[in-house]
Amino acid sequence: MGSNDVVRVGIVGVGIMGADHAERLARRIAGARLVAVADPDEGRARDLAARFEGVRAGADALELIAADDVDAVLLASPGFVHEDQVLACLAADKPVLCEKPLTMDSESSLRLVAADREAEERVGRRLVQVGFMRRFDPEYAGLRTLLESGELGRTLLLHNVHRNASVPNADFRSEMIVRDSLVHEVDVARFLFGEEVVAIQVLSPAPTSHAADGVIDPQVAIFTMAGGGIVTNEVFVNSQVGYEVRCEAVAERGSAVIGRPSSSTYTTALAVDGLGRWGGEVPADYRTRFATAYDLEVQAWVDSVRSGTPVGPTAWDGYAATAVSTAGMASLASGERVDIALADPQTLSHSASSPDTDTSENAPSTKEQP
Ligand SMILES: NC(=O)C1=CN([C@@H]2O[C@H](COP(=O)(O)OP(=O)(O)OC[C@H]3O[C@@H](n4cnc5c(N)ncnc54)[C@H](O)[C@@H]3O)[C@@H](O)[C@H]2O)C=CC1
Ligand SMILES: O=C1[C@@H](O)[C@H](O)[C@@H](O)[C@H](O)[C@H]1O
Repeated sequence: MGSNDVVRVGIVGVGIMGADHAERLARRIAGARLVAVADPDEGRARDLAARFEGVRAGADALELIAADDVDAVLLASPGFVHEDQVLACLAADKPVLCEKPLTMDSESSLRLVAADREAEERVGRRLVQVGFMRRFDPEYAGLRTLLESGELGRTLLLHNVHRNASVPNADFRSEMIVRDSLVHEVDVARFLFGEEVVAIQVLSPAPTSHAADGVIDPQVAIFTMAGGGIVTNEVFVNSQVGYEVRCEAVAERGSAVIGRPSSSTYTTALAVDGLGRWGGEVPADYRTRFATAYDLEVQAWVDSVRSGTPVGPTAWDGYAATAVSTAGMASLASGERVDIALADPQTLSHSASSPDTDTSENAPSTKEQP
């Protein structure tokens, strides 16, 4: 693919995120053309394709991935099918932007790290980018630049809040809060500290009455970073209010917060009860809050496909995050702190050694990220 060629993209999975990515690829991303969508719910795929010109729809993901007129694949299917679909992309030597989580557990994610490495040896570039879009969010990117500048001194703590108004259905069990929601905070912690998470403890406060029966919501997770820093995380997926994602970094000479309503959104309003109210709007969900981040993420991916220089979160980042989620699910069950031992990136075998020796890819591959 030359740097002037238009990237022909296929989307696999056209639920909430697949449809959102289709809109951006078809209307806002330069240098790309959406050519095909696939979903076992073929009617849904057809309805989406009909919104654009020249996009075909099918039910078979593997057929789309193998198609000659598809240069690159955006996977927005559920996490439990990511492993097979990413492997199919790698077998076809096609770049793939895989939505988070990379896979459902650390073993399968590690297999993808190895497969991407083999692909790199074959085609000269890694092919997998993982959809941790917060790295592309201007606020998170700005916070990282501030922390890296050293202006505030060494980073000591992060405090994260992650709330969804509600989750789609009763299938969203307690484990999903760790694997699908908290996984973003895992990536944020690695991104902002530039270190691995070495231990996790997940606490189970009394659940809200709005959670499905037996679901532990909210949850509070505590990460220990390789250098001893601590990250506290509240994840609450039935808050009833809206999408709230905040992060405060505490460093030796100051602190910085992102995700607060800015003063430009300050408004007053007369409410139905006749009383004045103040405040900005709380976004309904991630598609609003992170719209710019998704645009920048997908544009960077398309640019990287054209230039041949990969960017963004790697398969290793996906694996490292999944390893923390896997430990987090064990902690959720036991209430105990669980240590995390990442594989040795040199041999790709599990090692008991601490992953904090950052002389290699073992360190979070965040330094060169946007
Ligand atoms: N980066 C972010 O902020 C977000 C990422 N996600 C991730 O995006 C992915 C999709 O999530 P949603 O769109 O919310 O799910 P969804 O449930 O709305 O849509 C999933 C779609 O995949 C289809 N599907 C099921 N099996 C499939 C298969 N074998 N091959 C292809 N398609 C298949 C379903 O029919 C459905 O249309 C997940 O990995 C999720 O974690 C979801 C929400 C936000
Ligand atoms: O990735 C996401 C969803 O899968 C997850 O379910 C939500 O809790 C997150 O806020 C969203 O960003």
